Amino acid sequence: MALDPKPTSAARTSLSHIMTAVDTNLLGTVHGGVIMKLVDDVAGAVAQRHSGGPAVTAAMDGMTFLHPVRVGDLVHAHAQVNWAGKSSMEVGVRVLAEPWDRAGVPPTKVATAYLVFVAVGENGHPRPVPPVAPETEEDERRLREAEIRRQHRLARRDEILASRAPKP
Ligand SMILES: CCCCCCCCCCCCCCCC(=O)SCCNC(=O)CCNC(=O)[C@H](O)C(C)(C)COP(=O)(O)OP(=O)(O)OC[C@H]1O[C@@H](n2cnc3c(N)ncnc32)[C@H](O)[C@@H]1OP(=O)(O)O
Repeated sequence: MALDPKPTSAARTSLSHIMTAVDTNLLGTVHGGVIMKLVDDVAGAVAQRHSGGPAVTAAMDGMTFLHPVRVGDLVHAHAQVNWAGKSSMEVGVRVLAEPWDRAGVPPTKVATAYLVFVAVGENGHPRPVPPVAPETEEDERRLREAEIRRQHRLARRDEILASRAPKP
């Protein structure tokens, strides 16, 4: 039986973290892996909320770092389901940074990412997810663009598998 669509806003959520010295790389800026963990956590929460149960990260692509993040930055990761298929979901994440101790400074967009999560049952196998019901023009645009990324992911995988097939 088909699941009822869920509005984008039902699962949309955010996570925030103040960056400290333990988050830095050898250059003194915040390690990309720290941002990626925040992104995976918030996207995982969104995928679980949308699908109503456990969901695992299947792929993380389009992770773009736009500006360095520094100690003392209050970093916010905002995420929503852009697209949902049979058992997989694309979650889009925007990462913004602002000084932790000063109000009124406009946040800077420091990173963006797209992740594919697959909802799994108790046996670890994929289980069905509800379709996503976009609510705004922005949601509609994200849905269209996620479908394009999905086609490219599948085409890339098929092309790579075909290139491995034994030549006649
Ligand atoms: C101090 C404050 C702390 C705060 C703290 C907060 C925490 C707040 C919550 C945390 C939340 C964390 C969340 C972390 C989540 C993990 O860290 S999970 C750990 C890392 N991931 C894994 O271990 C997954 C390992 N992989 C697998 O188990 C299997 O490959 C999968 C993903 C279940 C897929 O199984 P499969 O049998 O290959 O599935 P298959 O039928 O081929 O495909 C199923 C669907 O997935 C799609 N798919 C599969 N692979 C791919 C791929 N590579 N690319 C695109 N699509 C794919 C297929 O197209 C298909 O789509 P649908 O047409 O069904 O929509």
